Amino acid sequence: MLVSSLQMDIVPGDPAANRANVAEAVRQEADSTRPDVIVLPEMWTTAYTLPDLPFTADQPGSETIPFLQKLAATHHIHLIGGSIAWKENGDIFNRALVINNHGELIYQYDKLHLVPMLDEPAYLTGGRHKCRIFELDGIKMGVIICYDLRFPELLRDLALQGAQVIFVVAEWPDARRDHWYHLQIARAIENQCYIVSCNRTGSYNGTDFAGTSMIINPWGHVLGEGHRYHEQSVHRTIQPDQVSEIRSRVPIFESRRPEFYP
Ligand SMILES: O=C(O)CCC(=O)C(=O)O
Repeated sequence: MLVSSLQMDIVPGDPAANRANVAEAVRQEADSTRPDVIVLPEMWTTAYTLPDLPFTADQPGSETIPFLQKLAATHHIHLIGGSIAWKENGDIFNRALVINNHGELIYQYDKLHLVPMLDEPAYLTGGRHKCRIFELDGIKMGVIICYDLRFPELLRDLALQGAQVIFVVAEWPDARRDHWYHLQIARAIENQCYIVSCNRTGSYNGTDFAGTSMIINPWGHVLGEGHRYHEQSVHRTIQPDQVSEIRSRVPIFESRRPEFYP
C-alpha cells in the first residue's frame, strides 16, 4: 500500500481557501505519485483560530465532508482527511475523518485529549466515544490527533484491537519537535505497527509548526521524513505483513501481564 502524507501550511480561518489548496494538492499527488492513501493534517479547514470556530466550524449539511467524498471518489484514493472543527448541538469537536476510495465516510473520531497549553478545553469538547479501528483494503488501521500521541494507552488500545497502521494528524509546534519525533518512533516500536503522520508547516499567532511528517515501520525505522519548514509530500510503500513478522520475532503481546497494570 502506497501512502502519501501531505504536509502543508493552513490559511487561518478560511475553509474555502483551504479546500481549494487541498483539492489542488490532492490532484497533483494523485496524478504524480498515484498513492492508495492520502493523509491530511489536523484542523486543516481553519487552523487554531479557536475563538472563531463557532462561525467557521463545519456542521451537519456543511461543505467539507461532501468535498472530501468527491475528492476521494474522483481520484480513487482513500483519504485520511485530517481533522476539522465540527459543531453539533452547541459543542465543537476536533473530528478526524476517514473516507474510502468510493467516497464513503467510513469512520470518524473526535479528539479525546484536549490540549491545556492551547486552551483547547475552553473552546472544544473532548470526544465521547472510544477510538476504534477501521479497515482500508483489508488492513486494520487507527487514527489519532496530535496531543493524543502523548497517551501510550490510547495507541496500545488500538494495537490490541488489531491496528497494523496508526495515523497521526497534527498541528504540532516546533518548540516541542523533539517530543513529536521521538514519541512517534517509540509508539511504533512499542506497538510494533506502522506510524504515518501528517503535521502542518508554517506559523500562526506566533507559533511555528514542526512539519516533519513521518512514516515509521513496526521495527521503528524511519522510512520517510518531511522537511521541518516546507510543504511537501512524504510517501512510502508500507507492508502490513511486517507487523505480524515483527510481532512473532519479538512477541511482546504474548508476554504482557495486564493483571498487574491498568
Ligand atoms: O502535545 C504537544 O506538545 C502538542 C499538541 C498539539 O499541539 C495539539 O494537539 O494540537
